[in-house]
Amino acid sequence: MTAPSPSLASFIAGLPKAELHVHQVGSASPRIVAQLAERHPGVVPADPEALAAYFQFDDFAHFISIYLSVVKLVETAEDVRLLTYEIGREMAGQQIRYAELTITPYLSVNERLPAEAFLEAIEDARTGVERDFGVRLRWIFDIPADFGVPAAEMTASIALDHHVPGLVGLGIGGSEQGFPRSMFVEQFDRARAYGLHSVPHAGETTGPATIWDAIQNLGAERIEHGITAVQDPDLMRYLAENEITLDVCPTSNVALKVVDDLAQHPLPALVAAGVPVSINTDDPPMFGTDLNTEYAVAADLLGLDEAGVARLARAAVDAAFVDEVYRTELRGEIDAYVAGRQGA
Ligand SMILES: O=c1[nH]cnc2c1ncn2[C@@H]1O[C@H](CO)[C@@H](O)[C@H]1O
Repeated sequence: MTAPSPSLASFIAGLPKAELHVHQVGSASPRIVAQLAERHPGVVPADPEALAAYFQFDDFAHFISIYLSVVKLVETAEDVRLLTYEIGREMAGQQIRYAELTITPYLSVNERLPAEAFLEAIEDARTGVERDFGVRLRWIFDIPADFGVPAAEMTASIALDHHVPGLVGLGIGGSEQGFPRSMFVEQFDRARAYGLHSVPHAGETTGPATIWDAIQNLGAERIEHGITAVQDPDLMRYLAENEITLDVCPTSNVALKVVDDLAQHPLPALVAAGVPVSINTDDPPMFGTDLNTEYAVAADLLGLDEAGVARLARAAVDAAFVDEVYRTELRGEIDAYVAGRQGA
């Protein structure tokens, strides 16, 4: 990619942003990993250079195995609290005002860390992050598809049988091949009846059929990734007409080799077809990126100036699962920033 001009880079750095597609454990920065690795030595390299090498992925399956090894660093309620609180600190540094963090309770909750203690830890972090960093966090609980229906049942029960402040949606992560979205229709039916939004991963590692599956069987309101929609003009038209946003993560797609290189990324074709998109990081330290970098990548791919980049930030706010009062407030922050820069 061509590096953004210094003035566009500084515009992006200061722009108030919302992030819609970012995973909790995948957000553990080298600093957080080092802290957790001190508590749980021998699982993941603590040294930043060794960690960067550890985060070089052969393919999607390799990525999932590394992801699951990092999950092992998050064992106690205090680990969960620390990780989540520190993610908020790093988001604040990127001028992220609002984030929907994807959390996989199935991977963390067990006999030693019961659901109640896990939920208490994320709630403690959530309130702390808002108080100390001014970042509003909301949760999407995702079903790790590879673990099948038992994982879906446990995820649904943690989400629906407890009062979970900040929980806005149910998702699906992990593999798509061999795990049709419709496998989880019962859990999504229950979650939607409860009032949760439907926001599964689809069309990252498989084709448009999985995206249709997510829409038709799970009532998907946004799609995580969804980039293979580019292969299906009818689907792109459907996404555009029904305002179903794709929460796209360009660098992730290259790091996991689902796209050959950034120049081949389908983002421009999706945007040209009128598909609504938001720009996100997925698992920022694992892919050596952050949200400002992803905005610069998108600006380069789409040929955007400051006004275009501000439109990307507004698109994320438009697609966020927030009430209209708060949406207006977030839009107002973006507008005020843009106006202030013009006046400068
Ligand atoms: O890009 C991604 N695609 C799918 N799953 C992902 C991605 N990034 C992180 N996870 C996470 O991988 C775990 C595996 O089941 C889940 O926790 C999911 O949230």
